[in-house]
Amino acid sequence: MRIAFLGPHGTFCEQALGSVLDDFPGARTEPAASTTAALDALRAGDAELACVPIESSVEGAVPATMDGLVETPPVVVIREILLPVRFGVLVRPGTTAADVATVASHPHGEAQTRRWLAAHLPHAEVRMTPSTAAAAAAVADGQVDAAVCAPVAARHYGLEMLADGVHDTGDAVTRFVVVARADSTLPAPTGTDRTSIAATTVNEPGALLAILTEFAIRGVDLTRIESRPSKARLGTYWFFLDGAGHVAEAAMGEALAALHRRCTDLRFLGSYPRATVPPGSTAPSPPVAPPVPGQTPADHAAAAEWLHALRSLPSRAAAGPVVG
Ligand SMILES: O=C(O)C(=O)Cc1ccccc1
Repeated sequence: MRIAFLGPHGTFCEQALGSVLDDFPGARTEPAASTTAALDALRAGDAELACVPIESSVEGAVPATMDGLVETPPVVVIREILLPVRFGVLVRPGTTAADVATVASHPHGEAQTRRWLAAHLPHAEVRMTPSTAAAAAAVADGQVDAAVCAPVAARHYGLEMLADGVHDTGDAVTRFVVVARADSTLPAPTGTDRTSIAATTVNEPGALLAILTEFAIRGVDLTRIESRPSKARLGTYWFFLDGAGHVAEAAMGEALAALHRRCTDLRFLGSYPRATVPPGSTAPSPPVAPPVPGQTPADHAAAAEWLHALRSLPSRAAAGPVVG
C-alpha cells in the first residue's frame, strides 16, 4: 500500500503519518509536492491513501485540503492525527541572523511565528512554500536564507538551528487526516468517533440553522464548522461540519439522512476514530460534550426497538369503500 503525504521529507505531515504507521503494516510512504498533489495522487490511483494537514489550533483550516475533499471522484477520511508542533528557524551552517534577507515557510508556519519573525528578523522578506520542509530544501539550495520548519528538517537538509521554539503561541496542535478513495472500507465504530460532511443548501433565511438543527435535536455534538466558497459563483458555499459519532450509529445516521432530504448537495467525508493529543504533550485534546440525556446510543436503540415492535403488530387490510 502506498501513502502519499505532504512532502518533501521532514514535514510535520511526515511526523504525523509516522506516528500511526504501525497501523498500516507494509505501507510505503511517498512524498508529494503539495497537499493538492497528495490528494491528486490518491484520486489518480498512484496511492491508496493520502495524509494531509487539515487544520491547526492557531491558524484554522488548510484551504487546499478543504477544497480537495469536495472534488471528484469522492474521497473519505479514515483517520485523524493530532500533532503538537514546535518551530525552529533553520539556516545553512555559519549563517547569522544578520545574514538572513529571505525566510520561507508554509503559510501555517508563517502564521504561527509572525510576531517572532517581526521581532527578530524584521528586515527579512517572507516567502511561502508548499510545506515547511520545502522551505528547508530551498535554504539548502541557496534560494532563501532561512526556513521556519520542524527542527527535524535540519538533518534532512544539512542545516543548523538559528533559533528554536519560535512559535508565537505555545501548545499549538495541527490536525492531519488520512484520506482514502470513497469506495474503500469504512472504519468500524469505536464508540468515540467523528463524522465529517460537506453540504450546500438553498440561499434562504434559516437554511443553515435547519442543517444545524438536524444535529441538535438528535444530541449530536458538532465539533467543527467551516465554510469555503463553492467556486461556482460569489456568495455560494460548502459548509463543512464535523460531529461526534459514527454514520453507523442511529443519531448520526438519522441526521445525515435528514440532511440528504434537505441539502442541495451532501458529501459524506468519513467516519473515523476521534484522536487525542499524544501522551507527554502539554497541549489539551479537543473538548468533547457530555451525552445529552435521552439521546445516547442506548436511548436510540431502545426507541428503534419500540418502533420495530409497533410495526410488527399484525395489520388488518384497510376497509374498502362503502358501496350502495
Ligand atoms: O509543512 C508542513 O510541514 C506541514 O506538515 C504542514 C504544516 C505547516 C505548518 C504547521 C503545521 C503543519
